[in-house]
Amino acid sequence: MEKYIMSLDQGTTSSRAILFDKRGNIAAIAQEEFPQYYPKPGWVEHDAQEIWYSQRSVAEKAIAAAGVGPWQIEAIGITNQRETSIVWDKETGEPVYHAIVWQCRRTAPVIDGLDPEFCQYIKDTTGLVPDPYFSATKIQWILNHVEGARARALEGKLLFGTVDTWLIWKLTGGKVFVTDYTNASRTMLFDIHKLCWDEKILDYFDIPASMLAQVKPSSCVYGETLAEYFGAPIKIAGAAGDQQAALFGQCCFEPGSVKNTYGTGCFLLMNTGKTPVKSHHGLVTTIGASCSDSVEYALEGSVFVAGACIQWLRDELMMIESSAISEAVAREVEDTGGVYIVPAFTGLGAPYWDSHARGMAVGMTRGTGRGHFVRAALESIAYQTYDVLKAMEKDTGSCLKSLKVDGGAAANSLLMQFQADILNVHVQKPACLETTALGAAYLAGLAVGYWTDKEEIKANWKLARSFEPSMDRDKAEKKLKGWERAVRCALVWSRED
Ligand SMILES: Nc1ncnc2c1ncn2[C@@H]1O[C@H](COP(=O)(O)OP(=O)(O)O)[C@@H](O)[C@H]1O
Ligand SMILES: O=P(O)(O)OC[C@H](O)CO
Repeated sequence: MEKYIMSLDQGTTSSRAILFDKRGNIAAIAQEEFPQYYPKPGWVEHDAQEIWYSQRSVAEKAIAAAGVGPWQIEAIGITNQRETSIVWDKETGEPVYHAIVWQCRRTAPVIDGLDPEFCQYIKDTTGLVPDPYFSATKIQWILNHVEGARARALEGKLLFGTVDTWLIWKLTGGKVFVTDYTNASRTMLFDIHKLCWDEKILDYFDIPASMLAQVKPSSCVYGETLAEYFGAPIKIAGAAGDQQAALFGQCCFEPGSVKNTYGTGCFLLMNTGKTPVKSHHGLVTTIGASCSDSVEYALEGSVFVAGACIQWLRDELMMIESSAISEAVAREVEDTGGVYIVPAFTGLGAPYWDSHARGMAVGMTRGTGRGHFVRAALESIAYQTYDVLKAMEKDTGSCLKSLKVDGGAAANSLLMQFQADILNVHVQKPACLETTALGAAYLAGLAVGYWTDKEEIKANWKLARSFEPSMDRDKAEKKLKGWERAVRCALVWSRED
């Protein structure tokens, strides 16, 4: 009887469950979008219970779609949107506030007020650039603004978790309170060198250590699901932040290997092995997923808005009916006609780190139409990737020849071709674009012996299509100059407010 690994991929806009077989093929998949809440400009929230219900529901649907029994699922691997912060009551299991999402900018004033010496301490200890993006100031905000929360936290009655911790806690009926190294490294509270929560940072943000989960490797058995959920207990044996899971799922096991994931945001990660590489060009140092007890590190360029810009065209501007149609609409025109969109809807992440920057569209003329606008939105994704990739090359002294890609927007061939042209590298798209979920499956499967080692996993990676650079370099450079000017506009706009 064939056995499977089930991945629970809890993303920013949807929850997914996927059953993988030994060859890394998808046996069944279920996906549900869930509501996004924008209570004020720049604020983004989720309902943690809606996250849980949607995740549980897709897991049940995927198992049913595969027509398998729970005993055929050897283990569950969890991967999640990172940094998003949930605080809940230990006794009742009720969240005390909505989950504050990684994109949320509400704590920008706290970050603006940090003194430079402490900022340096945060960088040295956590590897991160102080920013509202990370969990620390989100937890502090909840404790400061929810009535009674600080007192209850001090009495040890509240727990904090990123989404992995929340889901594992729910799946085990409140028995297991853990996170993994990759997720811990995104909180801005974790010492990535000593591998422990940092007391000085906790004190500064006034966060009681009793709220924090035990930190474990990404590949190990954390516990079992309650039997009532899937008909029998299933081991939970892998957990990793979605970007680190994608790096693992792309088999970027060797130092120097790089992937870029095009989802809501865009995240370029390079495996740097046992060495944490410090960035001097606006990237962050983070912990990578590994299947041993000792950690590996990665260098990351985090772009906040990528596919989300295409969703914005769909949902807010109603310019396109679906994200997928963006490719056909962009192909209606030869180029953007000089239009640039800088989708700084939630500020700009790497390498600019400006929480106050806001979206900008420039270069429009009376002849600008839908095709130009959609094309400019797609191109903005490739330009943002160019910015972080150049920063990575400067930090590591490397010159990238090829780039492995994945994520929802990697399905867009116009975007992938433009990416190859702008970067002047080979863009390699694997057969399985669900690399994030696959990475979590690999981590769980390795922990329970479903796969024996990384070599076995590597054999599963298959190239679907390679995009070769074909644009004249002068033309590409000219386009890049335009992008630089457009970004300058977005930055100046915020500074003059
Ligand atoms: N063909 C496409 N062209 C451009 N963008 C796309 C396409 N398909 C999906 N997207 C974008 O990709 C994102 C979804 O990708 P996904 O990897 O599921 O993201 P996440 O895990 O962040 O929820 C959405 O923002 C969507 O707009
Ligand atoms: O949900 P995604 O795939 O856009 O990923 C979000 C990132 O984890 C944020 O750091």
